[in-house]
Amino acid sequence: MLTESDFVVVANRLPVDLERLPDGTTRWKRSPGGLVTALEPILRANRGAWVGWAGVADVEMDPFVEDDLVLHAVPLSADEIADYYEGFSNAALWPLYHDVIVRPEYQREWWNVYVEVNRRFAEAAAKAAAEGATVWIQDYQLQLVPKMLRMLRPDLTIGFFLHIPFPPVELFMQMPWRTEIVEGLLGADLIGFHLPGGAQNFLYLARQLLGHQTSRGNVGVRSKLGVVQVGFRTVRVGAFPISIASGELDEQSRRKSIRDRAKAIRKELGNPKKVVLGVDRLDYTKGIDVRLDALHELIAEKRVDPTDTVMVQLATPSRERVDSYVHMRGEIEKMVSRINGEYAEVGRPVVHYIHRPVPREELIAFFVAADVMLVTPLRDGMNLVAKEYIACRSDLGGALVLSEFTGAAAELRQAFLCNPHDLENVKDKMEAALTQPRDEGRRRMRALRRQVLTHDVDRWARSFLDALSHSGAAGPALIAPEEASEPE
Ligand SMILES: O=P(O)(O)OC[C@H]1O[C@H](O[C@H]2O[C@H](CO)[C@@H](O)[C@H](O)[C@H]2O)[C@H](O)[C@@H](O)[C@@H]1O
Ligand SMILES: Cc1cn([C@@H]2O[C@H](COP(=O)(O)OP(=O)(O)O)[C@@H](O)[C@H]2O)c(=O)[nH]c1=O
Repeated sequence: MLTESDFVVVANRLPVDLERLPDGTTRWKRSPGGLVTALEPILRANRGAWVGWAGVADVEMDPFVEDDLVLHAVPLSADEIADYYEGFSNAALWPLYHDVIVRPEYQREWWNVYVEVNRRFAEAAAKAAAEGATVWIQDYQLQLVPKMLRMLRPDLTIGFFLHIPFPPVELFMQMPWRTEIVEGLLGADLIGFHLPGGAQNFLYLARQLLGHQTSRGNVGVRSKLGVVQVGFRTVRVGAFPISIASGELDEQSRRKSIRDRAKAIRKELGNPKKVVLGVDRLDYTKGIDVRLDALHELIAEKRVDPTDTVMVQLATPSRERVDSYVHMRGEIEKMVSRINGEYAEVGRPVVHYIHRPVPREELIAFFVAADVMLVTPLRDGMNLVAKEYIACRSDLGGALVLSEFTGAAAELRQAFLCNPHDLENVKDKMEAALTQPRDEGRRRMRALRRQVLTHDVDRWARSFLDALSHSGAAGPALIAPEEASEPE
């Protein structure tokens, strides 16, 4: 019998997904996405418990230990996956919070199921947590859990972190259940965002939509927390940009086995002069279409030579039953075919496209092998891939083309920053990255590595959890709703 834990992470997904194999057996495999990449090392270090969904329908099991982590699986039926995960989380909240790149759908039935499933997660967390424990709730799928959990267990210290952007106020106001969502989040003692802008948008809503008193002044990065007064409770709001286990990745990428594999990858690609890489979940926010368009035009304009430049796009399948993802996959596969149809030779494609998850070690070898890394999202909460690429370049080689619309761009200023809505700008930055002088590249990469190696995932977790542990202390002066100014 597993005991209750003093530290509990609650996330939509467990760090592992249950896979049902054709012969009827099952096995656990790593879940997709950056949230798991970031949280797994912290939970291991803290010997905590993780509450989440096992990635497939109807998994009911007692808490169990997998690879040293205590896991509590929250069962979801097939209908709940359709309404709560694919529907409300990924066809309403995800597009709304990512600048409405596709139109969000606000279905009442999806909302009802979102509420029910959030309640189930809150109940599971209440069971997993020991008296006085710290519970850290993650992300947009679980925004109602903080309030629900507080009602069940007032003894707990509750943190919430949003891994995706918190939208501008005028977009958030579209949400039919906007009040319930802000109230849900305010159940936490500390609410974390990647960037100060998200925290400020939230403070404005707490003031204007719910009429709470809030603090005055700008929120800082890991500093100058904002405050919302909810009755007798003080809720803190801050910016804590997430990161990666950069030291570990740096060490792994220096291994001979990885270096050898990187060389072998280049050889398998025909030893081109330049290898250009994209690594993403297949998501319309990631701007995979943007980089393919840019490459296509650069080749057509003879600014890139398809006989000596090869692009590899690794694209993990994601949310494959959501319409907008089905549509986008078709579009991207057409673009890849078009480029290859026009410019490939037999046995020498210009774009290599892999639509399946790539294991970690292989991914690291790709990072080491790539001359130019393309990270071109239209909007992205952080983007850990950009940081992973940098951590793997102890040789100071390589160049990063990075969208200004990622959270990572706020920290990685020496990348080739681009505006993914401006194709000419993306093309110019890709060309500049492909042709940068060696010394300039080394200088940029050295500065980028300084940032990534000194701001790792431990620092992220420590800064959030330290702030959470001080959540009882007196905060800055408050501002009444009627005194509120426009959001920044
Ligand atoms: O669980 P899925 O639906 O398969 O999606 C995977 C994860 O995608 C999102 O990741 C975000 O978190 C990263 C770490 O903070 C961040 O770098 C990235 O910008 C975000 O998109 C999502 O937020 C997670 O909940 C999902 O598990
Ligand atoms: C394609 C691919 C990726 N990974 C790993 O997944 C995460 C992705 O995190 P990021 O913050 O960039 O974005 P989302 O969370 O997906 O929105 C990163 O750690 C990648 O290394 C992977 O392990 N295997 C893959 O095939």
